[in-house]
Amino acid sequence: MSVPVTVLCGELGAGKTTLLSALLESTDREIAVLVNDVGSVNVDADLVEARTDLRTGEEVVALENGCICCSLGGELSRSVIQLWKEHDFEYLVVEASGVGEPEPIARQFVRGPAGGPYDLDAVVTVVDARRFHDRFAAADAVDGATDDAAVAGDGPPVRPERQGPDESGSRPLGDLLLEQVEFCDLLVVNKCDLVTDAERERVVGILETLQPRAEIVTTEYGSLDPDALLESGRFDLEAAAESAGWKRAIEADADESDGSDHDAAGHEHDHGDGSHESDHGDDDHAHPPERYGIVVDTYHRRRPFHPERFEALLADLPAGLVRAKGLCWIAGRERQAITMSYAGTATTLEVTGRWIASLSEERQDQYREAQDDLSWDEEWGDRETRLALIGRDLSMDDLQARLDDCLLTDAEMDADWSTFENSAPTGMGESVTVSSDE
Ligand SMILES: Nc1nc2c(ncn2[C@@H]2O[C@H](COP(=O)(O)OP(=O)(O)OP(=O)(O)O)[C@@H](O)[C@H]2O)c(=O)[nH]1
Repeated sequence: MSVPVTVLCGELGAGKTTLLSALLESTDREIAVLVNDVGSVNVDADLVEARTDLRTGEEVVALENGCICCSLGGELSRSVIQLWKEHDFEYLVVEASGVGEPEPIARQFVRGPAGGPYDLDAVVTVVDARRFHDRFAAADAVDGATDDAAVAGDGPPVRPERQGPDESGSRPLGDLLLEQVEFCDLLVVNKCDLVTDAERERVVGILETLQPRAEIVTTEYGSLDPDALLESGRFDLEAAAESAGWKRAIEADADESDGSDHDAAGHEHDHGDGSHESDHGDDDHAHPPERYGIVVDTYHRRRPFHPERFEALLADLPAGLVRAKGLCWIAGRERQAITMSYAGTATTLEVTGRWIASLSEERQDQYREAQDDLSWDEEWGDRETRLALIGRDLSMDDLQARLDDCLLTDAEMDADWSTFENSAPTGMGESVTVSSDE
């Protein structure tokens, strides 16, 4: 019988080890732990060991050589398979490094060699309530406004600070943190002793929007009923991969517009009151919990951004924006489909594919036949910008208008786009980060 596994993620210092120690103390079950710490000193393994009867080298295994996701194919699978062969235990918990992406780890247990002896039960992300609030929910903290009188607070323009491309491939921490939130089954909001009730509720509200599928629990010092963490049977790879709030918003928008209702500039929405008005009628999770002033919107245009104006906007995004993600079309990058990802303080632009319209006619036909719902413009093909925007106490109208100001004007549409100053990435996988952090 395969051994159930829980993967524990969360940013550095969120409280993963504390949660794990509390779990080991509160259950009689034989749990093996795989700890991955950043750097060579496995403080976490020592700590877990000190709190339990398990000994490092036996049931507590420490991956010493860096990050789990960097050594996925090899060390992680080898370690867990060896563990399974040599020891008798009922359950495995993998504490992932604070800088790891959960999806590749989860895939190892579903599709990789570790999928044989193991059965992935849940991916749990621990969130530091205090830090999450300050980073994503405290747009109002700037001017000391009270909980309910939040102000979006457009700060002074900040010069773009580019951080990439980065040889190590590392991305802004906020981006990784939100990926951990967006790909999980259970969100543990820890350190609730460090936030007020109103702040905690706000954090939960934003998390619900970012990740509508996950269950959310709030804790102090990781104190949680072991049953909430073990054998919940929650994990579903496909559902987890599709569950992010931004993905749902984009899909709902694509279903709604279905390529038919935009003009040349693609203005297909009326955002009269700044909210996303939709008549989907189902339990479409793109809709935010209204009580926290959270708004979810989409931005869809079939006209490219001017690279310099777009970059200037990225360096000066409104404080109330929590998350933005999706594909964008930047003039001068006619082949590159560029994914924009904003998480709290910085935006990464990464080439994640090619526009089908930049391929040979023959290949275009093949792709179009295979994807009959692909929205296609006679002149520009599939090139378009389609972003999900998630914010709090934010005027989506203003943001949409500012994005529109970045689109090429009619005169610029006729200009030579290669003459524009352009720092957008060019090669597949290459990325550029623009910081709006002071
Ligand atoms: N105030 C407060 N502190 C906490 C809480 N949970 C954990 N801590 C403290 O936060 C610090 C970090 O906790 P860890 O459990 O080591 O965090 P971690 O996520 O394992 O950290 P990394 O291994 O660095 O990724 C420790 O000093 C804990 O004692 C909590 O609920 N409230």
